[in-house]
Amino acid sequence: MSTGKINVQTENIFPIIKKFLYSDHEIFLRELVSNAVDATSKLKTLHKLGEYKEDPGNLRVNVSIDKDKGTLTISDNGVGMTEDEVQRYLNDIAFSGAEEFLKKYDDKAKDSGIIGHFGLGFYSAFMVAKEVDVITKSYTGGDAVKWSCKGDPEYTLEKADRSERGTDVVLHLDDESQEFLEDNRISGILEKYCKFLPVEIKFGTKTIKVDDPDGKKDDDGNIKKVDKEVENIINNPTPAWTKQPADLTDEDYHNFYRELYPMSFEEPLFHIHLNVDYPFNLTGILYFPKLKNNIQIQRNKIQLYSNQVFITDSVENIVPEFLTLLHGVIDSPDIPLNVSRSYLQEDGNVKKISNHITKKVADKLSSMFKRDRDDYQSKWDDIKVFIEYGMLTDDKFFDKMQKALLLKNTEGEFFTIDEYREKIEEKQKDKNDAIVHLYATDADEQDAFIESAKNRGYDVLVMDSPLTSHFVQQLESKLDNVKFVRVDADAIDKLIEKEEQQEANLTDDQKKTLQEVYEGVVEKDKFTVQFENMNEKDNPVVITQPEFMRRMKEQQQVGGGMMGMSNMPDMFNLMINANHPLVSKILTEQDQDKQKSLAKQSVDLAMLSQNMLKGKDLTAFIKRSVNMID
Ligand SMILES: Nc1ncnc2c1ncn2[C@@H]1O[C@H](COP(=O)(O)OP(=O)(O)OP(=O)(O)O)[C@@H](O)[C@H]1O
Repeated sequence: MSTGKINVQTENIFPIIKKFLYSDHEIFLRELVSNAVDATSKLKTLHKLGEYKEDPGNLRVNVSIDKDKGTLTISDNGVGMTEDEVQRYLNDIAFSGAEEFLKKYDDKAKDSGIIGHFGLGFYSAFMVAKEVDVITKSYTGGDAVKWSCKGDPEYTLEKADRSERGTDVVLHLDDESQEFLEDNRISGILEKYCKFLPVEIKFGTKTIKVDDPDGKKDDDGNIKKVDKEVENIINNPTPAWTKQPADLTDEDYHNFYRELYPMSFEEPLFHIHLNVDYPFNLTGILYFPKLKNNIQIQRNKIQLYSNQVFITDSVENIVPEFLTLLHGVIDSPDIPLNVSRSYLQEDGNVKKISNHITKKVADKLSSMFKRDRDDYQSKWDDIKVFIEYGMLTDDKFFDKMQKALLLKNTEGEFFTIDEYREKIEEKQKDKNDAIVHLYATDADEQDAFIESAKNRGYDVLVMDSPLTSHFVQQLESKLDNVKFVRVDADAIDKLIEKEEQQEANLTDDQKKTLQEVYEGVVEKDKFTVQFENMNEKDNPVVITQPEFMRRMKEQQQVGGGMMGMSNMPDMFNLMINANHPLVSKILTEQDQDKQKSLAKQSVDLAMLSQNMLKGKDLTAFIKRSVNMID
């Protein structure tokens, strides 16, 4: 037996390791299982290259618990290590790796910003073990050796009894880490980090139901099912994203979605298979969920893997924010894992990867649009929020998606931007040559306005996503001569301003009289009374909210827009239809009470059509209406 002292510069590195990443102790298992998987992968490669001539057998990793001894063991039948290699890898390289890592991050030890906390490697075992034994035998032959270390810089190295190639890493768990002797705890960690590792990981056994081997039948004549104890393989070594798209059916993709998110009931709409090996390595499958109008849904987060090892499910700094609405996996060994999150976005590879994914997503959507427009349209309501979000926040995505962006009108017809322009150009051009796109955010609530727009021969779009106010602003700034105006933003004649605007045909005195009457029945600081020459078939009074004011307020509510606008009181225009017979009647009514009551009634009707009449006002309105009928 030989003993030695690990080449330590920071004498007390072990206590630091123990404290390090306290909340994330469980990652030691990921590190050790990954090392074991690497060792088996190396053997597979050596065998392929002809450097290891024997049959490698069934390569796998075994995780086992011995409660009596208080140990957790990670075993593999991979390459193993010679005595020299143990010296080199465990005492020098692994140690210096751990040391370097800690030096770099000690001051931010608790900074969970370091993604996945990769790089601590083998020495993370000391976060949970008071002693670690490594019993290993190299594939090259020679004696097996046992290395032991009690969590201080001293170690022992001796010959060991092991005839099979491979390595056992035995952790003697310390008092605070007894939880790792529980099957459920270990299953949970393996499930989280090792679910898709490329080599079979065995953890104990499980009971399954199989046909009775003696062929015994039950009362119905069916072969009886009996319990059978089988090995419990916790992972799927060949998850869908590692396969070629040509080898996968739609059902395979659906099944993989289930595998990723067993608790999710929704089916994804479609998927994108990512597969790049130059200039960076990236594989993965992204799924489009049904978003409807909700951007705050419980997100099935995108999972990030590095060579099939789970790293994290918060990928905000790796992909543009709008892409985090998608589900699925990204696997790339080229994403640096031991840098702090704030540096990630600056990393050249991360930038390239993020651009690539954005491009792929846009390409997929565009090709769906081109290939089967009907199908694309049928999915539109479920994906539009995603597309709007992307087009709002990412210029490249905007440019790529512009041709595949759809606008839907109140008739349920879909148009591209160009098609729609062509449709409305003639009738909806204003005096400044801007093409005015009229839209409704709620077709039911704004029905009266939609109707009067239609009566003018105008077309109205339905734009009901939570991002609408931001999005129309973006379209106005990106497209030439395009204006968006909500149908209830102004009197119908003013929505699209034409040259031949007429003044209301009321004298100034008449206007003054009516203004006083109306100001007497509404809150003066909330409503501005205006007179319009509308059609006599239009309503006598119409309430509108200026486009600019409403948009700013809405933008504030979803974030962005002008500061302080959401605190502004709501301001409305009270448009009096100068041509309506009821208005003339009010003007000439001599009985003041009656005049007031008629004015109030006409305002309430306008409020009602805007869904603004609530509570006591609504009750009063109903009573007044009943009295009028009587
Ligand atoms: N189960 C094992 N079988 C064979 N060699 C191993 C095993 N575990 C560790 N080693 C050797 O010890 C070295 C150091 O391991 P360590 O986990 O500290 O670092 P790493 O795996 O190289 O990198 P990382 O920090 O990303 O984990 C490995 O590179 C490998 O050569």
